[in-house]
Amino acid sequence: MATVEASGSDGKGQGVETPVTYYRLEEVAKRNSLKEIWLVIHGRVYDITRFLNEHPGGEEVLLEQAGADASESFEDVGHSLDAREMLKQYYIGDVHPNDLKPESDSKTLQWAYTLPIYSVTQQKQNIKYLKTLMCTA
Ligand code: HEM
Repeated sequence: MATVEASGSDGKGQGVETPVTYYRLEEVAKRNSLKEIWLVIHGRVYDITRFLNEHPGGEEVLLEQAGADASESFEDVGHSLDAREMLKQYYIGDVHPNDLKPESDSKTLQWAYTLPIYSVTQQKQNIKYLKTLMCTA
């Protein structure tokens, strides 16, 4: 795990900068049990341990994705905006840049436009991420 002051500040003190914690996928993969369950959705890491019993779609589907990248299954279900908003309660950090895989399907692009805004830094990262997708789509 690595915590860094997220870049994006121009040094003029604008915006609220939040440190981002980066997790390697191998760390995420270890959190795959009822005791502790993490998921990756679109490059972000979520600790959904306390959400397991509350998930309207049941805990089984979450357990199937435990410790892994659940972006595709999350999108396949067509989760509502409310569900996307809920994600931020469980957000703990980002996937380490070295472990990021490019996502270029149209579902991801649709999703990217509905991203909740966590912070100014996150917003800048979203824009950067969108630009990457635009170039690889
Ligand atoms: C932390 C991540 C997740 C959150 C916050 C979340 C939240 C929700 C919410 C709020 C609903 C109710 C319907 C809606 O508002 O869209 C729902 C339904 C559902 N979710 Fe998730 N979900 C998550 C991850 C997943 C994953 C990874 C799967 C994998 C397959 C999944 C499968 C389902 C299914 C099957 C339903 C029921 C859909 C239906 O009955 O129409 N969810 N989820």
